Amino acid sequence: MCPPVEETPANGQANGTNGDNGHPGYSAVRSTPTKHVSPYQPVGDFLSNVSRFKIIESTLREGEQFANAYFDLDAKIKIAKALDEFGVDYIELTSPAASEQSRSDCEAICKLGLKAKILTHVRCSMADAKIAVETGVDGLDVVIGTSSYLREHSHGKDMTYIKNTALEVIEFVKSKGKEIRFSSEDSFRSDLVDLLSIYSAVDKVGVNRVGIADTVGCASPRQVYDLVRTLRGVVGCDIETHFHNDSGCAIANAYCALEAGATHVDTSVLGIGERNGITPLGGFMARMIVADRDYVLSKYNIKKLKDIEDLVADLVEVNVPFNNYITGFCAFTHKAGIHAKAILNNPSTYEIISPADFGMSRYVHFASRITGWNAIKSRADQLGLTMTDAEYKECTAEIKKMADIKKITLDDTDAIIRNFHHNQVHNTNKPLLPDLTKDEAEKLNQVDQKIESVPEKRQLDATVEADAEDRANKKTRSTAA
Ligand SMILES: N[C@@H](CCCC[NH3+])C(=O)O
Ligand SMILES: [Zn+2]
Repeated sequence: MCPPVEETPANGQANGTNGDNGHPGYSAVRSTPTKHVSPYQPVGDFLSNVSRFKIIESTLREGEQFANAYFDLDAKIKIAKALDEFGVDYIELTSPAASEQSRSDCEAICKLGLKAKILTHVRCSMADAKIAVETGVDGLDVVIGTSSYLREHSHGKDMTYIKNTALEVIEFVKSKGKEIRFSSEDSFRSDLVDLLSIYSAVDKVGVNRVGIADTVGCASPRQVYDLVRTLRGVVGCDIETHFHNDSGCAIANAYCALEAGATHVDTSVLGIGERNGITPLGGFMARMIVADRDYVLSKYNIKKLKDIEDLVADLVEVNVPFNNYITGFCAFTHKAGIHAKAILNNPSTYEIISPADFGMSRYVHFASRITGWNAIKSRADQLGLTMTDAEYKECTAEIKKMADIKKITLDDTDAIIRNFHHNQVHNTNKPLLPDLTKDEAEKLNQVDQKIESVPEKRQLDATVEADAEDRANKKTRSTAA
Protein backbone atom coordinates (compact mmCIF):
# COMPACT_ATOMS: atom_id res chain seq x y z
CA MET A 1 0.00 0.00 0.00
CA CYS A 2 1.23 3.46 -0.84
CA PRO A 3 1.45 5.87 2.09
CA PRO A 4 -0.71 9.00 1.84
CA VAL A 5 1.02 11.67 -0.20
CA GLU A 6 0.62 15.28 0.85
CA GLU A 7 -0.62 17.24 -2.14
CA THR A 8 1.76 20.08 -3.01
CA PRO A 9 0.04 23.41 -3.64
CA ALA A 10 0.30 24.83 -7.15
CA ASN A 11 2.70 27.55 -6.14
CA GLY A 12 5.11 25.24 -4.39
CA GLN A 13 7.03 25.62 -1.20
CA ALA A 14 9.18 28.49 -2.39
CA ASN A 15 6.43 31.08 -1.98
CA GLY A 16 5.93 33.06 1.17
CA THR A 17 7.25 32.48 4.65
CA ASN A 18 5.15 35.06 6.40
CA GLY A 19 2.04 32.96 6.44
CA ASP A 20 -0.10 35.94 7.42
CA ASN A 21 -2.88 37.88 5.76
CA GLY A 22 -3.93 34.94 3.61
CA HIS A 23 -0.65 34.96 1.69
CA PRO A 24 -0.15 32.15 -0.74
CA GLY A 25 2.65 31.06 1.60
CA TYR A 26 3.16 28.45 4.27
CA SER A 27 -0.30 29.06 5.69
CA ALA A 28 -1.72 27.80 2.40
CA VAL A 29 0.55 24.75 2.57
CA ARG A 30 -0.60 23.96 6.10
CA SER A 31 -4.27 24.30 5.22
CA THR A 32 -4.03 21.92 2.25
CA PRO A 33 -5.86 18.71 3.16
CA THR A 34 -3.96 15.43 2.96
CA LYS A 35 -5.15 13.37 0.00
CA HIS A 36 -4.22 10.10 -1.63
CA VAL A 37 -2.80 11.05 -5.02
CA SER A 38 -1.11 8.97 -7.61
CA PRO A 39 2.69 9.30 -7.59
CA TYR A 40 2.58 8.82 -11.36
CA GLN A 41 0.69 12.01 -12.28
CA PRO A 42 2.53 14.64 -14.33
CA VAL A 43 4.86 16.98 -12.49
CA GLY A 44 3.11 20.33 -11.91
CA ASP A 45 4.54 23.79 -12.41
CA PHE A 46 5.40 24.42 -8.78
CA LEU A 47 6.58 27.97 -9.33
CA SER A 48 3.68 29.42 -11.25
CA ASN A 49 1.11 31.63 -9.56
CA VAL A 50 -0.96 32.04 -12.72
CA SER A 51 -3.84 30.37 -10.87
CA ARG A 52 -3.54 32.29 -7.60
CA PHE A 53 -2.44 35.85 -8.34
CA LYS A 54 -3.64 38.99 -6.57
CA ILE A 55 -4.28 42.41 -8.08
CA ILE A 56 -2.96 45.64 -6.61
CA GLU A 57 -5.06 48.20 -8.45
CA SER A 58 -3.25 51.47 -8.82
CA THR A 59 -5.60 53.71 -10.83
CA LEU A 60 -5.76 55.97 -7.79
CA ARG A 61 -1.96 56.14 -7.51
CA GLU A 62 -0.13 55.33 -10.76
CA GLY A 63 -3.26 56.46 -12.64
CA GLU A 64 -3.11 59.86 -10.96
CA GLN A 65 0.25 60.27 -12.69
CA PHE A 66 -1.44 60.04 -16.12
CA ALA A 67 -1.18 63.30 -18.03
CA ASN A 68 -4.95 63.91 -18.12
CA ALA A 69 -5.83 62.70 -14.64
CA TYR A 70 -7.35 64.96 -12.03
CA PHE A 71 -9.43 63.09 -9.48
CA ASP A 72 -11.34 65.00 -6.82
CA LEU A 73 -12.62 63.10 -3.80
CA ASP A 74 -15.94 62.34 -5.43
CA ALA A 75 -14.18 60.80 -8.45
CA LYS A 76 -11.80 58.84 -6.22
CA ILE A 77 -14.72 57.41 -4.25
CA LYS A 78 -16.54 56.38 -7.43
CA ILE A 79 -13.42 54.66 -8.76
CA ALA A 80 -12.61 52.97 -5.43
CA LYS A 81 -16.17 51.62 -5.08
CA ALA A 82 -16.20 50.37 -8.68
CA LEU A 83 -12.86 48.60 -8.21
CA ASP A 84 -14.11 47.09 -4.98
CA GLU A 85 -17.20 45.72 -6.72
CA PHE A 86 -14.94 44.32 -9.41
CA GLY A 87 -13.14 42.44 -6.63
CA VAL A 88 -9.58 43.70 -6.80
CA ASP A 89 -7.55 42.56 -3.82
CA TYR A 90 -5.92 45.89 -3.05
CA ILE A 91 -6.50 49.54 -3.97
CA GLU A 92 -3.36 51.67 -3.95
CA LEU A 93 -3.62 55.41 -3.25
CA THR A 94 -1.34 58.36 -3.85
CA SER A 95 1.00 59.18 -0.99
CA PRO A 96 -0.63 61.23 1.78
CA ALA A 97 2.66 63.11 1.93
CA ALA A 98 2.05 64.44 -1.61
CA SER A 99 -0.46 67.11 -0.55
CA GLU A 100 -2.98 67.89 2.17
CA GLN A 101 -5.85 66.93 -0.15
CA SER A 102 -4.17 63.59 -0.94
CA ARG A 103 -3.89 62.92 2.78
CA SER A 104 -7.51 63.73 3.60
CA ASP A 105 -8.78 61.82 0.51
CA CYS A 106 -6.75 58.83 1.68
CA GLU A 107 -8.43 58.99 5.09
CA ALA A 108 -11.87 59.30 3.48
CA ILE A 109 -11.35 56.24 1.27
CA CYS A 110 -10.14 54.20 4.25
CA LYS A 111 -13.42 55.02 5.98
CA LEU A 112 -15.58 53.64 3.12
CA GLY A 113 -15.33 50.15 4.59
CA LEU A 114 -14.47 48.48 1.28
CA LYS A 115 -13.63 44.78 1.03
CA ALA A 116 -10.39 45.55 -0.81
CA LYS A 117 -7.40 46.38 1.36
CA ILE A 118 -6.26 49.98 1.08
CA LEU A 119 -2.60 50.71 0.49
CA THR A 120 -0.73 53.92 0.07
CA HIS A 121 2.44 54.36 -1.89
CA VAL A 122 5.19 56.32 -0.15
CA ARG A 123 8.85 57.14 -0.53
CA CYS A 124 11.21 55.11 1.59
CA SER A 125 11.48 57.71 4.34
CA MET A 126 10.47 57.83 7.98
CA ALA A 127 8.76 61.20 7.48
CA ASP A 128 6.41 59.81 4.79
CA ALA A 129 5.84 56.57 6.69
CA LYS A 130 4.82 58.49 9.84
CA ILE A 131 2.17 60.45 7.91
CA ALA A 132 0.90 57.32 6.11
CA VAL A 133 0.38 55.10 9.16
CA GLU A 134 -1.98 57.68 10.65
CA THR A 135 -4.42 57.67 7.70
CA GLY A 136 -6.15 54.37 8.45
CA VAL A 137 -4.64 52.42 5.53
CA ASP A 138 -4.12 48.66 5.77
CA GLY A 139 -0.62 48.87 4.42
CA LEU A 140 2.22 50.92 2.99
CA ASP A 141 3.93 50.38 -0.35
CA VAL A 142 7.41 51.79 0.16
CA VAL A 143 9.55 52.55 -2.87
CA ILE A 144 13.02 53.86 -3.68
CA GLY A 145 15.12 54.03 -6.83
CA THR A 146 18.01 51.56 -6.93
CA SER A 147 19.47 51.96 -10.42
CA SER A 148 22.58 54.09 -10.79
CA TYR A 149 20.50 56.51 -12.92
CA LEU A 150 18.11 57.16 -10.05
CA ARG A 151 20.70 57.01 -7.26
CA GLU A 152 22.92 59.56 -9.01
CA HIS A 153 20.37 61.79 -10.71
CA SER A 154 17.22 61.48 -8.58
CA HIS A 155 17.57 61.03 -4.81
CA GLY A 156 21.39 60.90 -4.53
CA LYS A 157 21.54 58.11 -1.89
CA ASP A 158 23.83 55.06 -1.94
CA MET A 159 22.82 51.44 -1.34
CA THR A 160 23.94 51.44 2.30
CA TYR A 161 21.71 54.41 3.04
CA ILE A 162 18.83 52.78 1.16
CA LYS A 163 19.19 49.52 3.08
CA ASN A 164 19.41 51.18 6.50
CA THR A 165 16.43 53.44 5.85
CA ALA A 166 14.38 50.55 4.47
CA LEU A 167 15.02 48.47 7.59
CA GLU A 168 14.11 51.38 9.86
CA VAL A 169 10.88 52.12 7.94
CA ILE A 170 9.86 48.46 7.86
CA GLU A 171 10.38 48.05 11.57
CA PHE A 172 8.34 51.20 12.26
CA VAL A 173 5.45 50.26 9.95
CA LYS A 174 5.28 46.73 11.36
CA SER A 175 5.25 48.12 14.88
CA LYS A 176 2.07 49.98 13.88
CA GLY A 177 0.47 46.70 12.79
CA LYS A 178 0.38 47.64 9.09
CA GLU A 179 1.24 45.53 6.08
CA ILE A 180 4.40 46.63 4.30
CA ARG A 181 5.95 46.18 0.88
CA PHE A 182 9.44 47.30 -0.05
CA SER A 183 10.05 47.96 -3.75
CA SER A 184 13.03 49.04 -5.73
CA GLU A 185 12.39 51.42 -8.62
CA ASP A 186 13.96 50.89 -12.04
CA SER A 187 14.73 47.31 -10.97
CA PHE A 188 15.73 46.11 -14.44
CA ARG A 189 18.53 48.67 -14.70
CA SER A 190 19.72 48.05 -11.13
CA ASP A 191 22.71 45.94 -10.17
CA LEU A 192 21.54 42.37 -9.51
CA VAL A 193 23.78 41.92 -6.46
CA ASP A 194 22.50 45.20 -4.99
CA LEU A 195 18.93 44.09 -5.57
CA LEU A 196 19.22 40.60 -4.14
CA SER A 197 21.13 41.86 -1.14
CA ILE A 198 18.53 44.47 -0.18
CA TYR A 199 15.57 42.16 -0.87
CA SER A 200 17.17 39.47 1.25
CA ALA A 201 17.75 41.97 4.10
CA VAL A 202 14.14 43.25 4.09
CA ASP A 203 12.78 39.71 3.82
CA LYS A 204 14.71 38.74 6.94
CA VAL A 205 13.05 41.50 8.99
CA GLY A 206 9.60 40.33 7.91
CA VAL A 207 8.50 42.58 5.04
CA ASN A 208 5.20 41.26 3.59
CA ARG A 209 6.15 41.78 -0.05
CA VAL A 210 9.07 42.88 -2.08
CA GLY A 211 8.39 44.70 -5.33
CA ILE A 212 10.05 44.73 -8.71
CA ALA A 213 9.30 47.70 -10.95
CA ASP A 214 10.07 48.08 -14.63
CA THR A 215 9.88 51.83 -14.24
CA VAL A 216 11.01 52.72 -17.76
CA GLY A 217 9.26 49.83 -19.54
CA CYS A 218 12.46 48.31 -20.89
CA ALA A 219 12.13 44.68 -19.75
CA SER A 220 11.23 41.73 -21.98
CA PRO A 221 9.24 38.73 -20.72
CA ARG A 222 12.36 36.56 -20.60
CA GLN A 223 14.24 39.12 -18.52
CA VAL A 224 11.26 39.33 -16.19
CA TYR A 225 11.12 35.57 -15.85
CA ASP A 226 14.84 35.43 -15.01
CA LEU A 227 14.75 38.17 -12.40
CA VAL A 228 11.59 36.98 -10.65
CA ARG A 229 12.78 33.37 -10.73
CA THR A 230 16.10 34.39 -9.18
CA LEU A 231 14.38 36.49 -6.54
CA ARG A 232 11.95 33.66 -5.80
CA GLY A 233 14.96 31.60 -4.72
CA VAL A 234 16.23 34.35 -2.41
CA VAL A 235 13.17 35.62 -0.52
CA GLY A 236 10.30 33.79 1.13
CA CYS A 237 7.86 36.71 1.17
CA ASP A 238 5.41 37.61 -1.57
CA ILE A 239 6.63 39.28 -4.76
CA GLU A 240 4.77 42.21 -6.32
CA THR A 241 5.47 43.33 -9.86
CA HIS A 242 4.91 46.59 -11.69
CA PHE A 243 5.37 46.98 -15.43
CA HIS A 244 5.38 50.08 -17.59
CA ASN A 245 4.29 49.67 -21.17
CA ASP A 246 6.76 51.83 -23.10
CA SER A 247 7.90 48.95 -25.28
CA GLY A 248 4.58 47.10 -25.33
CA CYS A 249 5.31 44.23 -22.90
CA ALA A 250 3.37 45.25 -19.80
CA ILE A 251 0.80 42.44 -19.96
CA ALA A 252 3.21 39.75 -21.15
CA ASN A 253 5.67 40.76 -18.46
CA ALA A 254 3.02 40.51 -15.74
CA TYR A 255 2.10 37.05 -16.97
CA CYS A 256 5.72 35.88 -17.07
CA ALA A 257 6.29 37.27 -13.60
CA LEU A 258 3.45 35.09 -12.30
CA GLU A 259 4.85 32.08 -14.11
CA ALA A 260 8.17 32.70 -12.38
CA GLY A 261 6.58 32.86 -8.92
CA ALA A 262 5.48 36.47 -8.44
CA THR A 263 2.30 36.71 -6.37
CA HIS A 264 0.92 40.20 -7.03
CA VAL A 265 0.48 42.33 -10.17
CA ASP A 266 -0.04 46.11 -10.29
CA THR A 267 -2.66 47.32 -12.75
CA SER A 268 -4.59 50.46 -13.60
CA VAL A 269 -7.85 50.92 -15.47
CA LEU A 270 -7.07 51.35 -19.19
CA GLY A 271 -3.40 51.19 -18.14
CA ILE A 272 -3.29 54.88 -17.24
CA GLY A 273 -0.10 56.07 -15.57
CA GLU A 274 3.16 57.89 -16.26
CA ARG A 275 3.84 58.25 -20.01
CA ASN A 276 1.86 55.51 -21.79
CA GLY A 277 1.12 53.73 -18.53
CA ILE A 278 1.25 50.25 -17.01
CA THR A 279 -0.40 46.83 -17.26
CA PRO A 280 -4.09 47.59 -17.95
CA LEU A 281 -6.66 45.88 -15.72
CA GLY A 282 -8.78 44.81 -18.71
CA GLY A 283 -5.88 43.52 -20.80
CA PHE A 284 -4.55 41.64 -17.82
CA MET A 285 -7.97 40.03 -17.28
CA ALA A 286 -8.03 39.06 -20.95
CA ARG A 287 -4.67 37.34 -20.56
CA MET A 288 -5.61 35.62 -17.29
CA ILE A 289 -9.03 34.35 -18.39
CA VAL A 290 -7.28 32.54 -21.20
CA ALA A 291 -4.85 31.05 -18.67
CA ASP A 292 -7.29 30.11 -15.90
CA ARG A 293 -10.93 30.98 -16.53
CA ASP A 294 -12.22 29.29 -13.37
CA TYR A 295 -9.91 31.29 -11.12
CA VAL A 296 -10.75 34.59 -12.81
CA LEU A 297 -14.51 33.96 -12.73
CA SER A 298 -14.43 32.75 -9.13
CA LYS A 299 -12.67 35.86 -7.94
CA TYR A 300 -13.41 38.87 -10.11
CA ASN A 301 -16.69 40.40 -11.21
CA ILE A 302 -15.46 40.89 -14.76
CA LYS A 303 -18.84 41.94 -16.13
CA LYS A 304 -18.12 45.26 -14.41
CA LEU A 305 -15.06 45.90 -16.57
CA LYS A 306 -16.77 48.01 -19.21
CA ASP A 307 -18.49 50.23 -16.65
CA ILE A 308 -15.21 50.86 -14.81
CA GLU A 309 -13.39 51.66 -18.04
CA ASP A 310 -16.16 54.01 -19.16
CA LEU A 311 -16.10 55.71 -15.77
CA VAL A 312 -12.35 56.27 -15.83
CA ALA A 313 -12.25 57.19 -19.53
CA ASP A 314 -14.89 59.80 -18.83
CA LEU A 315 -13.07 61.20 -15.79
CA VAL A 316 -9.75 61.54 -17.60
CA GLU A 317 -11.41 62.66 -20.84
CA VAL A 318 -10.14 60.00 -23.21
CA ASN A 319 -11.91 57.56 -25.52
CA VAL A 320 -11.59 53.84 -24.96
CA PRO A 321 -9.23 52.77 -27.77
CA PHE A 322 -10.92 51.04 -30.74
CA ASN A 323 -8.68 47.99 -30.28
CA ASN A 324 -8.90 47.82 -26.50
CA TYR A 325 -8.82 44.36 -24.95
CA ILE A 326 -12.38 43.07 -24.40
CA THR A 327 -14.17 46.43 -24.58
CA GLY A 328 -12.77 47.99 -27.77
CA PHE A 329 -15.63 48.46 -30.24
CA CYS A 330 -14.31 45.73 -32.53
CA ALA A 331 -12.96 43.32 -29.88
CA PHE A 332 -15.61 40.72 -30.74
CA THR A 333 -16.51 41.71 -34.30
CA HIS A 334 -15.96 39.15 -37.04
CA LYS A 335 -15.79 40.36 -40.60
CA ALA A 336 -14.27 38.07 -43.22
CA GLY A 337 -16.76 35.67 -44.81
CA ILE A 338 -14.77 32.60 -43.78
CA HIS A 339 -14.56 33.78 -40.17
CA ALA A 340 -18.22 34.80 -40.02
CA LYS A 341 -19.41 31.45 -41.33
CA ALA A 342 -17.36 29.52 -38.79
CA ILE A 343 -18.29 31.84 -35.92
CA LEU A 344 -21.98 31.43 -36.72
CA ASN A 345 -21.52 27.66 -36.55
CA ASN A 346 -19.33 27.68 -33.44
CA PRO A 347 -17.83 30.82 -31.84
CA SER A 348 -14.80 28.91 -30.54
CA THR A 349 -13.48 28.68 -34.09
CA TYR A 350 -12.24 32.27 -34.06
CA GLU A 351 -12.58 33.35 -30.43
CA ILE A 352 -10.44 32.45 -27.42
CA ILE A 353 -12.41 34.64 -25.03
CA SER A 354 -16.17 34.44 -24.65
CA PRO A 355 -17.64 37.97 -24.83
CA ALA A 356 -20.48 36.80 -22.56
CA ASP A 357 -18.02 36.27 -19.68
CA PHE A 358 -17.47 40.03 -19.71
CA GLY A 359 -21.10 40.88 -20.44
CA MET A 360 -20.13 41.88 -23.98
CA SER A 361 -21.70 40.90 -27.31
CA ARG A 362 -20.31 39.32 -30.41
CA TYR A 363 -20.94 40.96 -33.77
CA VAL A 364 -20.71 39.66 -37.28
CA HIS A 365 -19.84 42.45 -39.68
CA PHE A 366 -22.16 42.22 -42.66
CA ALA A 367 -21.39 45.36 -44.55
CA SER A 368 -18.31 44.79 -46.65
CA ARG A 369 -16.85 43.30 -49.81
CA ILE A 370 -15.37 40.45 -47.78
CA THR A 371 -18.66 39.34 -46.29
CA GLY A 372 -19.96 35.85 -47.12
CA TRP A 373 -23.40 34.46 -47.87
CA ASN A 374 -23.68 32.64 -44.54
CA ALA A 375 -23.31 35.98 -42.76
CA ILE A 376 -25.96 37.54 -45.03
CA LYS A 377 -28.25 34.60 -44.41
CA SER A 378 -27.84 35.16 -40.68
CA ARG A 379 -28.51 38.91 -41.09
CA ALA A 380 -31.62 38.22 -43.19
CA ASP A 381 -32.78 35.91 -40.45
CA GLN A 382 -32.32 38.73 -37.91
CA LEU A 383 -34.40 40.94 -40.21
CA GLY A 384 -37.11 38.27 -40.37
CA LEU A 385 -36.57 37.53 -44.07
CA THR A 386 -36.23 34.05 -45.57
CA MET A 387 -34.73 33.23 -48.95
CA THR A 388 -33.24 30.21 -50.66
CA ASP A 389 -29.51 29.57 -50.49
CA ALA A 390 -29.19 30.58 -54.14
CA GLU A 391 -30.94 33.87 -53.38
CA TYR A 392 -28.71 34.55 -50.37
CA LYS A 393 -25.72 34.00 -52.66
CA GLU A 394 -27.11 36.35 -55.29
CA CYS A 395 -27.94 38.96 -52.64
CA THR A 396 -24.42 38.65 -51.22
CA ALA A 397 -22.99 39.19 -54.70
CA GLU A 398 -25.03 42.42 -54.89
CA ILE A 399 -23.69 43.56 -51.52
CA LYS A 400 -20.09 42.84 -52.54
CA LYS A 401 -20.64 44.71 -55.79
CA MET A 402 -21.94 47.74 -53.95
CA ALA A 403 -19.14 47.56 -51.37
CA ASP A 404 -16.62 47.63 -54.21
CA ILE A 405 -18.03 50.96 -55.28
CA LYS A 406 -18.48 52.71 -51.96
CA LYS A 407 -18.07 52.15 -48.26
CA ILE A 408 -21.40 50.68 -47.20
CA THR A 409 -22.97 50.79 -43.77
CA LEU A 410 -25.02 48.18 -41.98
CA ASP A 411 -28.10 50.21 -42.91
CA ASP A 412 -27.07 50.01 -46.58
CA THR A 413 -26.65 46.25 -46.27
CA ASP A 414 -30.04 45.90 -44.64
CA ALA A 415 -31.62 47.98 -47.41
CA ILE A 416 -30.06 45.78 -50.08
CA ILE A 417 -31.26 42.62 -48.35
CA ARG A 418 -34.79 44.00 -47.90
CA ASN A 419 -35.07 45.31 -51.46
CA PHE A 420 -33.56 42.15 -52.91
CA HIS A 421 -36.06 40.08 -50.93
CA HIS A 422 -38.92 42.34 -52.06
CA ASN A 423 -37.91 41.97 -55.71
CA GLN A 424 -37.84 38.18 -55.39
CA VAL A 425 -41.20 37.90 -53.70
CA HIS A 426 -43.05 40.47 -55.82
CA ASN A 427 -41.15 39.94 -59.00
CA THR A 428 -40.21 43.63 -59.16
CA ASN A 429 -37.03 45.43 -60.05
CA LYS A 430 -36.60 47.98 -57.26
CA PRO A 431 -33.13 49.56 -57.11
CA LEU A 432 -31.31 47.78 -54.30
CA LEU A 433 -29.72 50.94 -52.93
CA PRO A 434 -31.76 53.96 -54.04
CA ASP A 435 -29.55 56.72 -52.60
CA LEU A 436 -26.58 56.27 -54.94
CA THR A 437 -24.98 59.40 -56.38
CA LYS A 438 -24.86 59.73 -60.16
CA ASP A 439 -21.20 58.85 -60.10
CA GLU A 440 -21.79 55.74 -58.01
CA ALA A 441 -24.69 54.65 -60.18
CA GLU A 442 -22.50 54.99 -63.26
CA LYS A 443 -19.74 52.88 -61.66
CA LEU A 444 -22.30 50.29 -60.68
CA ASN A 445 -23.51 50.12 -64.22
CA GLN A 446 -19.99 49.47 -65.47
CA VAL A 447 -19.48 46.73 -62.91
CA ASP A 448 -22.79 45.14 -63.92
CA GLN A 449 -21.69 45.01 -67.52
CA LYS A 450 -18.39 43.38 -66.58
CA ILE A 451 -20.05 40.84 -64.33
CA GLU A 452 -22.52 39.77 -67.03
CA SER A 453 -19.61 38.36 -68.99
CA VAL A 454 -18.24 36.27 -66.09
CA PRO A 455 -19.15 32.55 -66.48
CA GLU A 456 -19.75 32.14 -62.72
CA LYS A 457 -22.40 34.86 -62.92
CA ARG A 458 -24.26 33.01 -65.65
CA GLN A 459 -24.02 29.85 -63.61
CA LEU A 460 -25.39 31.66 -60.54
CA ASP A 461 -28.25 33.13 -62.56
CA ALA A 462 -29.15 29.66 -63.79
CA THR A 463 -29.15 28.33 -60.24
CA VAL A 464 -31.35 31.17 -59.03
CA GLU A 465 -33.80 30.60 -61.89
CA ALA A 466 -33.92 26.85 -61.30
CA ASP A 467 -34.41 27.51 -57.65
CA ALA A 468 -37.27 29.95 -58.29
CA GLU A 469 -38.91 27.46 -60.62
CA ASP A 470 -38.58 24.75 -58.01
CA ARG A 471 -40.23 26.97 -55.41
CA ALA A 472 -43.01 27.94 -57.77
CA ASN A 473 -43.70 24.25 -58.45
CA LYS A 474 -43.77 23.46 -54.76
CA LYS A 475 -46.14 26.33 -54.15
CA THR A 476 -48.49 25.11 -56.87
CA ARG A 477 -48.36 21.58 -55.44
CA SER A 478 -49.13 22.77 -51.91
CA THR A 479 -51.99 25.00 -53.15
CA ALA A 480 -53.41 22.08 -55.14
CA ALA A 481 -53.18 19.86 -52.03
N1 LIG B 1 5.58 54.10 -10.51
C1 LIG B 1 6.77 53.60 -9.85
C2 LIG B 1 6.35 52.74 -8.68
C3 LIG B 1 7.11 51.54 -8.39
C4 LIG B 1 6.50 50.68 -7.32
C5 LIG B 1 5.69 49.62 -7.87
N2 LIG B 1 4.59 49.16 -7.08
C6 LIG B 1 7.61 52.87 -10.83
O1 LIG B 1 7.20 52.55 -11.88
O2 LIG B 1 8.74 52.64 -10.55
ZN1 LIG C 1 5.03 53.10 -12.24
